Amino acid sequence: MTTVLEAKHINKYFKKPVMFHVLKDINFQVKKGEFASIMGKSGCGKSTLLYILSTMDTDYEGELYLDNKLISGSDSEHLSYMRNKHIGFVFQFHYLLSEFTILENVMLPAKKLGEKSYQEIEHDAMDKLKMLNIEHLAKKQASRVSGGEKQRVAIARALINNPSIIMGDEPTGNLDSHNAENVFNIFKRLSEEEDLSLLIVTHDEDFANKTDRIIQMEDGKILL
Ligand SMILES: Nc1ncnc2c1ncn2[C@@H]1O[C@H](COP(=O)(O)OP(=O)(O)OP(=O)(O)O)[C@@H](O)[C@H]1O
Repeated sequence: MTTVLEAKHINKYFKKPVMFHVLKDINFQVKKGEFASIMGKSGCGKSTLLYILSTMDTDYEGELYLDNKLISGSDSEHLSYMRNKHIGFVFQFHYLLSEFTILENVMLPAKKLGEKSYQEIEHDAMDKLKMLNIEHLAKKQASRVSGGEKQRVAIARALINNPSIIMGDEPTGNLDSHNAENVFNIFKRLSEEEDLSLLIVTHDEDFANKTDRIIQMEDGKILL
């Protein structure tokens, strides 16, 4: 099975206010099409780890591979390109631009990548909205759709560049149980039908129990 993401001997220290060894020799892989969740008590290092895996934090020791390419140690321009092209993000808060339409919001990461024409990007964005059954929202202003719909738009935006992996930091944290289940079902479908990998930090045990694998963290370590 192809490996999409691999962390090797990741160690992270916060140096202030006092030296703190926050991540302790983290090793794991995410395979193509795998739907994995990360769980652990508050403060165990989940968000710190996700920041590193998503290439937003570069101040750590160890090696990180994305699609079998070593990306730790790359310059910020290359990391920004790799992040935009290969990783989709879904956060607890949707971070949509409220003055823009839903369609414009979904198009943004592809415009930033700059590899396709406006028409192609618009077409791709409509495809993603259709995939998530929200194409009727395309022309609506982002401020005028519901919380559950906003999170589905955020997923469409995360998919626009056809990433290898979706990373989520509590993507259902702000949703009621119905909308949380909706998001879970979308992720499950993406993993099963599109062979997309997903790595989702969650406090929701019901959500995690339904994923292919739970990566349990404790005190900066992964429990085996
Ligand atoms: N910039 C920082 N400087 C120093 N310590 C930090 C910094 N950011 C986080 N920490 C500490 O590192 C530890 C891990 O934090 P992290 O946010 O990764 O935990 P978490 O598992 O995601 O928690 P939660 O479930 O509450 O979001 C915590 O003890 C936190 O206080």
